[in-house]
Amino acid sequence: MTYQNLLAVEENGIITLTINRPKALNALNQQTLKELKQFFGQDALAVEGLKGVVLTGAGPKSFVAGADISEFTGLDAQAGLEMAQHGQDIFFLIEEFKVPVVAAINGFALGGGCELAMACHLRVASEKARFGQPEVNLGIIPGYGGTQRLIQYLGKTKAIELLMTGDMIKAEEAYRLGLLNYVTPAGEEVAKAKELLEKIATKAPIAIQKVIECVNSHFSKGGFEKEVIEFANAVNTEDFKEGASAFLEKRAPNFKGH
Ligand SMILES: C/C=C/C(=O)SCCNC(=O)CCNC(=O)[C@H](O)C(C)(C)COP(=O)(O)OP(=O)(O)OC[C@H]1O[C@@H](n2cnc3c(N)ncnc32)[C@H](O)[C@@H]1OP(=O)(O)O
Repeated sequence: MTYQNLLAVEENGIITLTINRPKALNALNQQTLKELKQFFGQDALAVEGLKGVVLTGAGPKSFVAGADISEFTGLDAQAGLEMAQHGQDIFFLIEEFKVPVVAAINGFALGGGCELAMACHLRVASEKARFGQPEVNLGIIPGYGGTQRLIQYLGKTKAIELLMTGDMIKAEEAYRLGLLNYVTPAGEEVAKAKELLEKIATKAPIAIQKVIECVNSHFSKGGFEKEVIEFANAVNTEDFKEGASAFLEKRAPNFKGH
């Protein structure tokens, strides 16, 4: 398994998959999404005796800092629709993957990064990790399932606050709110994720697969479809152009409400 932006290392039936664009804080560009699709939709399924996947980010600072904002230039409503649908489809591949996927969150998990972590079955974070859905700072909303999965984990009260303020929260608070399974000292998150996978691997594989299917089937997909449409509508605003430009120009945005 050779990729441009992913590193896949298999050891004792567990693949550690590292998103490897540390200079851009591992932001999800189209190439990285394509490779995630290739991995979860094809390559990993061909690995015999696979116990599970640990998903992490390269470097000391970031898990994934969201979708790659440098690819937002010139995005229109149709492209926004396709972008959100494509990302959601890939994240469903992860959520519906037949063996457990554990996010080992080593730093920033923002926007699409928080959404990626939430699509995994379990989440272990370093005490240094930070979480948030800051899309409103860019004039858009989450498009990779964030408006739905944040409610699933946190409940409506805190989810809607984080979605509307774009605030970042620390790992300890994310744990307290129910977003995380474990918080570890920095640098120990991958080992803890592997320990969890080893424990689950002692159980019956078919039973684990059925647990994944049944837990997923508890939740409706209706809100995800609405999110794709409203992401595209938000992309179609002047405020989005202003928000994305402001980030790239390293200045505060001046939103006008149209
Ligand atoms: C459907 C999904 C939608 C989305 O996901 S929208 C995106 C949501 N995510 C965000 O809005 C987060 C954007 N990033 C940030 O706010 C900040 O970064 C951090 C708070 C994560 C870190 O700040 P600091 O420590 O000051 O680092 P730095 O200088 O801002 O970032 C280092 C380099 O990484 C690039 N970068 C960071 N995040 C992204 C991104 N999401 N897309 C593209 N590039 C990104 C920067 O631009 C910069 O690059 P250079 O060194 O060349 O100036």
